[in-house]
Amino acid sequence: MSVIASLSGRAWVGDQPLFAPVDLVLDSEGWTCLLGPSGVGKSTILRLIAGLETGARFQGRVECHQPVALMAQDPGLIPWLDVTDNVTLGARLRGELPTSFMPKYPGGRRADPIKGSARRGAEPPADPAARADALIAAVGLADRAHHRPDNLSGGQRQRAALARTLFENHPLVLLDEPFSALDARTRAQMQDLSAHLLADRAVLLVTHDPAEAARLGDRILLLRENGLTEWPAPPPRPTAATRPYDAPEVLALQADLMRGMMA
Ligand SMILES: Nc1ncnc2c1ncn2[C@@H]1O[C@H](COP(=O)(O)OP(=O)(O)OP(=O)(O)O)[C@@H](O)[C@H]1O
Repeated sequence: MSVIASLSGRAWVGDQPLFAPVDLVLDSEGWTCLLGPSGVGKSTILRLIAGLETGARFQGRVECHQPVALMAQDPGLIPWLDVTDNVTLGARLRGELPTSFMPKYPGGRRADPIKGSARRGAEPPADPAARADALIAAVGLADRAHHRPDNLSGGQRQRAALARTLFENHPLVLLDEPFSALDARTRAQMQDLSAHLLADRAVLLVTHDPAEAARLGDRILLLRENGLTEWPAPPPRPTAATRPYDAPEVLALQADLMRGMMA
């Protein structure tokens, strides 16, 4: 397995240290969960890897040579576009789909179909429009496909943003609390769907939730003010699936992580 991205360095907000020196290396496959208390710099790390502005001063080195898909904490949906147009926004901007709301980009290229499928066992549709429809259905928004964001609940907006992120066919996917607005049942379903659809990608998932890390993490990292520590390797995860939420070893890992976060 090769390295897809790395970050090494420390950060300050104003004069205040944000995090002590961290060394983070991401492999080209698997889910890395970044757990930690609020305000410790998890989103900052994600934004640094994505090459975006942060409010922090960073001293160090970030390497990332692959296209990145980022789902930020704020779903960031375009308010005047419906769910389908939001999900396919990237494809429209690249000229892979016709658009009525902006000019076609002349240098656009066709997207590769995502590997995996919105429905287990089904072949992924190659056509971007059909692929978007399948993803919107998979996140449970088929009946909201033509609704604008202000007609959606917070959890529905988050699911639309998840579909938009899953629609992009990038090797590295950064997810910042992607399931935080969802009820427990929908959250588990979206975790399952994401594990399935992103099975062959590198994923860095920021979460506050030890149960989520225990279900999804191939590696689990704890970020605290004094730096980053790697949790002992969790039990193997089934291919393209989450660990069962009620398995004794998953519940034990969740409890261990909670103890680690409280320490
Ligand atoms: N744009 C900004 N300008 C100034 N300070 C910022 C900005 N964005 C974040 N910060 C500060 O940087 C610190 C780290 O923020 P960050 O969002 O990375 O933390 P986090 O661990 O992801 O928190 P949470 O779990 O609450 O989302 C916080 O103290 C925050 O107030």
